[in-house]
Amino acid sequence: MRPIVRSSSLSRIRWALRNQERNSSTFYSKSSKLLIGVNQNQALVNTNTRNPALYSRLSFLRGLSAEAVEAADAVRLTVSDVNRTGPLVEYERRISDGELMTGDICQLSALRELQRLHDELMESVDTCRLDRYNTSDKSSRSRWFWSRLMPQSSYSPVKGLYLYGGVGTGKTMLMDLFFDQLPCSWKKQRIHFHDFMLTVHSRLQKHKGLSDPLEVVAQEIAHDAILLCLDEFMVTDVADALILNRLFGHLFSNGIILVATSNRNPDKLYEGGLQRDLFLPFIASLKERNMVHEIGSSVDYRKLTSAEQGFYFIGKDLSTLLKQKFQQLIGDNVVARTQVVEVVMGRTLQVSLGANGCAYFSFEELCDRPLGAADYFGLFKKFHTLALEGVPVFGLHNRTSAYRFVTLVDVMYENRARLLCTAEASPQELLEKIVTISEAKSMAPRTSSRSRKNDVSELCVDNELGFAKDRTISRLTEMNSKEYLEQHAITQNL
Ligand SMILES: Nc1ncnc2c1ncn2[C@@H]1O[C@H](COP(=O)(O)OP(=O)(O)OP(=O)(O)O)[C@@H](O)[C@H]1O
Repeated sequence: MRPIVRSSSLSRIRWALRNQERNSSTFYSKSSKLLIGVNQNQALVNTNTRNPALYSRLSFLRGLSAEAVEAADAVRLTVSDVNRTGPLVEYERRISDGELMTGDICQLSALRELQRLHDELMESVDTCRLDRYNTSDKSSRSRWFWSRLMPQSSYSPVKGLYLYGGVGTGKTMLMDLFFDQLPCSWKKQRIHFHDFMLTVHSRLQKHKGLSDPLEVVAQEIAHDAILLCLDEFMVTDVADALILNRLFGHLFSNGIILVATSNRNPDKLYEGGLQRDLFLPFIASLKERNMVHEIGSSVDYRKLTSAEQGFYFIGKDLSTLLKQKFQQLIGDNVVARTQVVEVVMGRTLQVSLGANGCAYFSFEELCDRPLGAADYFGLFKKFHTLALEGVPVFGLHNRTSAYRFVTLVDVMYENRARLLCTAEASPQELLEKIVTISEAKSMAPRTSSRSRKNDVSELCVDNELGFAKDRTISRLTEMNSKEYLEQHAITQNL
């Protein structure tokens, strides 16, 4: 292979490769540093440059480890390597632009799964009926062939991905990155699982009286989105548990491809829930239609962002302080008033103090009454900031409020809303007494009989809450971080 033009960037290699296609004899130079040569649609890249950014870039493009790239004298790149698009390349770009930290190996292996799915989807746009505007003969012909091949249903030939693992490990960030890299013209939707189920229930209501309303709802969903990205898949509600199998049966048979993130291994979904035996077939079909990948990392990236405890006030009787902060936020001369927020299915929620996108609630008003995710979603469609007074320590006596608080934090985080609150203790201490069954078992023998009696009587042993605990603590921490709060210009008022 002959030497080629001096080049110091990957875009130069891309340019050289493309032009070489047109005129194979054009490029060569004796002073090459990065590019050793281009020949027959391949570029040979010099890796003796001691350039870590280059190693990282090449490792992404070729799917090699950075060490393997560093150890080699040169790496061969093809036109398709340098033209590669998708989550891997975008992730690497964000790292080199300083938007992301260099992720751990587990993030990378999850990304490879997402890249694989990206590439498969790109190749199967027509068969999967992904492009909203593609009504060409070619696509209708391939649809016709496809329907001849599979006359009973139109299951997608591409399997989805169920990505699960610990809190703050970057699952949502990775899924969003994947989602954003796919064309806007595709039938794709990215939605929080809570929000998705609320839409399903409200559509079911609309089609009440039909022989199989779930089938119609599934068709409606598939009409809008073939690729369905669901963030934070979790099942805590018996009403959801009982319809999921039939709902997803219809969704999958309408060609829907699922990408989901979750804290739970699919086998542990709805663990200990009422009538779980009726839920088990759903787990089987989830595993059949999706690749399951565990992001086996324990790095909580939320904890790596710099924390600033500016809006989380610990102590009792801090109501005056919180009201002052709230007044500062809405503006000194503004009077907060009662407002009514519309929730789904004709329901409303009363906000006793609200102004300029900020709402004030006591903990009892918001988490000690029969409210749920729908009410919270309605609230944060209208308000970007919540001042919440008096969050208590949770235990057996207020388990239901704990469930609502966990949901509230999830919905706030999903809506990037801001929280000012007064609480009895730090996020960690608030949820300390909530444990999973296995945590409770491992605690018992270590405690002395006297202290065990005290501790155990206060412990709230609840698997769903126990698993949600880490997520809530991690999110409350991030919601108080400088980075999170800086998203809100209004924060500067405080
Ligand atoms: N490599 C990274 N560099 C910088 N920030 C990151 C990186 N990975 C994740 N983060 C940030 O860490 C925070 C937590 O990430 P994310 O919400 O994606 O985690 P998660 O696994 O979905 O958490 P949970 O299970 O609680 O929903 C986000 O603010 C995200 O932008």
